Amino acid sequence: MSLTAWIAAVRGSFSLDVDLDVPTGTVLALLGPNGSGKSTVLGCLAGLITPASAEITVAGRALAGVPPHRRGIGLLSQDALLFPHLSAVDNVAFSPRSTGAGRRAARERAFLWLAEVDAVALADRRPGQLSGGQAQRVAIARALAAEPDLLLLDEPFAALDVDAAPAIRGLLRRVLKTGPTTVLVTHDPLDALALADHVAVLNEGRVVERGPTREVLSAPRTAFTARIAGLNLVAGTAVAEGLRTASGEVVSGIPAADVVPGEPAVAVFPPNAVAVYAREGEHRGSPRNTTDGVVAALEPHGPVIRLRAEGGGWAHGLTADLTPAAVAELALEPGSAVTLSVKAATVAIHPAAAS
Ligand SMILES: Nc1ncnc2c1ncn2[C@@H]1O[C@H](COP(=O)(O)OP(=O)(O)OP(=O)(O)O)[C@@H](O)[C@H]1O
Repeated sequence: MSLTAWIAAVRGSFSLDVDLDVPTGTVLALLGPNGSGKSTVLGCLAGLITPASAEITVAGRALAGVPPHRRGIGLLSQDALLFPHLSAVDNVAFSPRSTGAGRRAARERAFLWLAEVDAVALADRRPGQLSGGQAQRVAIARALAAEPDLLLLDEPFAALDVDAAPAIRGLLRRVLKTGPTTVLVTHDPLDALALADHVAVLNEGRVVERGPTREVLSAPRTAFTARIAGLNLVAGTAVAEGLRTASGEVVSGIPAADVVPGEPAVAVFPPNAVAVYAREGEHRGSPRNTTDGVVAALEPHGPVIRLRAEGGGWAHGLTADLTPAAVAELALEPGSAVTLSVKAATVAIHPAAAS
């Protein structure tokens, strides 16, 4: 049930050219910013968008010219899109019914899938009587009850509130372990980390980086992927203790096994590993990995405030996560002079992509 696809599509002035290879039973996350072409890829796979040219094979079957309902593809989007006039169990039973199962067998199968998503208690409710998270559970059961060869997930948590999303993410994680070959579209690297074996990063209709999820997100080889992954990335030349930036500062870290001194390298660390001090304030932490900068922006980022710095050295573009209390205590605002510090133990040094 593997997927191999090469898709070329044009939408207005936008052009897409991607190839994907998803081994049987694995999950590929398509990660990219708004407008990078993620939905276009899904639409072409599902048969809802006609590509300019494509070769798509699922489980050895070429899908060119096959109408959407004959593709053996299940689609789960942000909104559950349940039939409003049917109960939850009838919504789920609709899938086996439409592939020829009898009424009774279809209901039995529907109950099995509702049990799988912890939603048996909701069986008799209509979609209007379900919360967003409950509706999404039923929609997952409906998508899986069709026993698709390929499952497409289009930002499945985007419409859920922050309390409901983790439970649905956990549920999908569980069912996808033994589930069908899946392509997950998301702009959130956490979704990819939680669910996907592999990730392909899309930018402007092209795959700019791909590989095993953790490898790509923890060791992004391009600044673009680092930004998508929400990680800090400082480029330089590998030295024994880390790397040396173009302006001569040394960033200490833990080098990966394949780092070669003298070769291009990147230092990667998450925003929550960066400590921020008012410039004249007292320094704590490792004195080696500190750099002076200026606050460029402070933006809410979930429960924390993400600070973006600018400056001459490697402070430029760094992000740091702070609690609102810390921002208040340090009286930070755009333009504040700060010292940023990151412990060497939290900095991973990787070879840089050849470019
Ligand atoms: N019907 C259309 N006609 C013309 N251009 C379109 C059409 N639909 C999408 N596009 C363009 O195609 C490009 C890719 O869009 P697509 O929806 O695939 O991106 P995406 O990565 O899924 O974005 P998002 O994360 O915002 O959903 C965008 O530049 C968009 O403006």
